[in-house]
Amino acid sequence: MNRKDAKDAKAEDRELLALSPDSWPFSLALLPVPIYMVGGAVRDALLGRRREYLDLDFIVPSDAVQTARTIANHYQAGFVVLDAQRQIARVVFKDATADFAQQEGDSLATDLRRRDFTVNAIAFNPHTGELIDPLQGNADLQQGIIRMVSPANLEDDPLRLLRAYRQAAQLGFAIEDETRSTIRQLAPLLAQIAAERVRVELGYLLSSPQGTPWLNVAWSDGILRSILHDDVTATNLALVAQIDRASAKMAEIWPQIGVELSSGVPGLAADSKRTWMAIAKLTCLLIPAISLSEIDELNVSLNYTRADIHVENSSVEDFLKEMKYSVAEIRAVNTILKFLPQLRKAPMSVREQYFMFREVGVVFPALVLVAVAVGIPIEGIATLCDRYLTPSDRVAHPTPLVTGKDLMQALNLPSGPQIGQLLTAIQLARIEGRISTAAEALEFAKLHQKS
Ligand SMILES: Nc1ccn([C@@H]2O[C@H](COP(=O)(O)OP(=O)(O)OP(=O)(O)O)[C@@H](O)[C@H]2O)c(=O)n1
Repeated sequence: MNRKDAKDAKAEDRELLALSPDSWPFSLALLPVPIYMVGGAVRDALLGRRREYLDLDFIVPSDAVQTARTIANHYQAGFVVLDAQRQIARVVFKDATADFAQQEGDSLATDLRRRDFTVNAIAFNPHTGELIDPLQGNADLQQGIIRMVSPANLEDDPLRLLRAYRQAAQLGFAIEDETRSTIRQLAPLLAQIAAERVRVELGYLLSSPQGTPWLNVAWSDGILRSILHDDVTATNLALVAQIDRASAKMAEIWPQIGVELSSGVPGLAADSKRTWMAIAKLTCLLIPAISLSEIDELNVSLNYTRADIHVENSSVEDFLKEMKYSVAEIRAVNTILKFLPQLRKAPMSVREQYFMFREVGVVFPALVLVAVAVGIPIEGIATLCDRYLTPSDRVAHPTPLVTGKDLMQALNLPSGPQIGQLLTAIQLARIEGRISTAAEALEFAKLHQKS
């Protein structure tokens, strides 16, 4: 394939492109000899699996940073040194990245033997087209098996314990028996891993329905206990599974809510895994102190009407902060936990709905999703969903009849908290049908101010 054809290739063809140097956004002639492509791009290309993004990983025996710099300069592409000590640098193209790392140890084989799983330890020589596979990773790939390279490698970087479940979920693979029993034994080591790294892997498991069964396996293997301590129970896991069912149901009834649930939390757009759906699942994983004893058959009849959802927000918030979740994500989880009991207590007055929408804002789809997952019937939230989806609805999307400036002028008031209070009172009077024009609003404000 020549470069032009490659440029025209659709995203579906990306897996093939990874093993076709002609299609890379840089010339093979600029690469040193030897150089090897490794990791996920090789694995996925051999599987014929589509990657969301063309990200290539290379290893070279020496001068990795210099290699990256040369390519970046040549194409005027972005250049970042990711780790000066370990000699790792990234070249950033418009729709692809290429990482260049110094080979670990004194040979390619040594480097591959230091990796996590056999399926990730296959190298591709772009100059010769040869695959180097000393650990028979390709055989495991064809059988759909995640197999550790060695127990010592898992111990060296215990994040790999969690990566096994994430990759099994993503690839639709099984974890080989000996690997799984080693992971179970080493599970406590995960507690040593930096929270951000754990959060990323956990995020993958929370971001799609394929992750849910593996989250359960990780829980029963003691993996989640090392990350989330002892607080997560079988009920939490059952709730996460309920989210998958509830979101499919809701997307059918309200497609727009389905779209919003799959979209990223604002401010974190670059990370496609941090969706509202993932937030809803995270919340379900963390909902504490539900009256478990009252629930007989978790998977069959998850019905919380008899149980009080008693929410201890502070411990959840501490955990989220520890895991370095963003302010927006922490706020979202807190908001869901705050309003869940109110939704259960339905019907809500119009006034309560107004204050709820005002505080919940864009978190609304995740809130109602969790509500349905914990057993609140769809009919119980239908009015709220319809309001949310109707831009002209005054309760969910109030537009001001008058501005603060109007009030200050008409009532001769200074700026201050009183203006905000008057504006809220006007909105409430409007949604309750007591006023409907700007003149009535100002009249109402005058009377309200005196009372
Ligand atoms: N804790 C880790 C992280 C990464 N790797 C190795 O580094 C490669 C690249 O890692 P990364 O980009 O994080 O993941 P990928 O395997 O590429 O998978 P994906 O792109 O699907 O995340 C992996 O394939 C694996 O060989 C490892 O051995 N141990």
